[in-house]
Amino acid sequence: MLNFRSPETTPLVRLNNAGVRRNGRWLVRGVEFSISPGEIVTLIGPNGSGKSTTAKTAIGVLKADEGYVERKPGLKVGYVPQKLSVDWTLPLTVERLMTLTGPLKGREIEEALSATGVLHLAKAEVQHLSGGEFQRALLARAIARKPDLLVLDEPVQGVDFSGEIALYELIKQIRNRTGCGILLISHDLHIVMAETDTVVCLNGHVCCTGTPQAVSQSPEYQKLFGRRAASTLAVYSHNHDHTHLPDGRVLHADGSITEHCYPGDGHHHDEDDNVHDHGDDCGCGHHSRLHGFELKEKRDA
Ligand SMILES: Nc1ncnc2c1ncn2[C@@H]1O[C@H](COP(=O)(O)OP(=O)(O)OP(=O)(O)O)[C@@H](O)[C@H]1O
Repeated sequence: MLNFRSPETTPLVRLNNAGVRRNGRWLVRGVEFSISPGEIVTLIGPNGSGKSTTAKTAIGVLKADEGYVERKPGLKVGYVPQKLSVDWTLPLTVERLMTLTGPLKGREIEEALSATGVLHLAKAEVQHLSGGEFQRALLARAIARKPDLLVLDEPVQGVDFSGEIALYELIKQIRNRTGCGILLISHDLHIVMAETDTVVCLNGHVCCTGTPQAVSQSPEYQKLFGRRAASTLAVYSHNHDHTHLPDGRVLHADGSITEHCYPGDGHHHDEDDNVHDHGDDCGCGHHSRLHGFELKEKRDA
């Protein structure tokens, strides 16, 4: 595995007291954090707290009206926005989606689709894809040009719980393989992927920042989310001896592929707290596990 985040690593992006103002209102203000190669930074915060605005400012889609943003010279960014402006009434294949915003060689398209497990859908119509397949196609598009920094705005939207785990696993693999930095916007206030190095909790400003564990225990986080913070800031953990392929089949540790996983398969075998039943999608009624950081009970006073 690559040696991520050595102390001398120069950040890919650093926001210094950055603020964005529109129509006389500060959308975000005083935002400070950086992303280094191989680092995963997750932005969390309530709706309208400025997560997308911050991500766009980080990559230069929006300009900071206050403070400044430093970027590594020649920084290549792969961006999966929260919303895509595509006319869904027009036919659009996955292959074509890949080249909408710029040319790619056939080999590059193939490599990217294969890396995200949707090569078999290259000729499929985008509007017929499932939520998980669509997110994988968008991810393929973002990694095709081999970015230094991958920015994923709610990459698990429209994806069921087992699909979320698979997508987070894929994001981790991309980071491990390429060493790119990742800025992730979490759709869920209380769940971040296990490999997150730094959580930045926004509420128009940086409410608190640090490791998932530090943020979950911070009084600011608990104050911001009140009663809901009394539950947990959970971290995805993934332990398994088989992999669910995008086409629904199951790849086992011995290399065999079956239609369903076996009842005794061990990818959800821990009997921890915070066990979430994610249904019977894979045919064996197994469980996925969220590894929770316990927060002290804190009711709204
Ligand atoms: N171009 C703009 N002009 C004016 N206001 C804007 C603009 N873009 C965003 N906003 C406002 O800025 C605030 C932050 O929006 P942003 O999309 O960054 O929040 P978010 O945390 O990503 O929200 P969500 O979780 O709902 O996606 C919101 O109140 C939004 O209405």
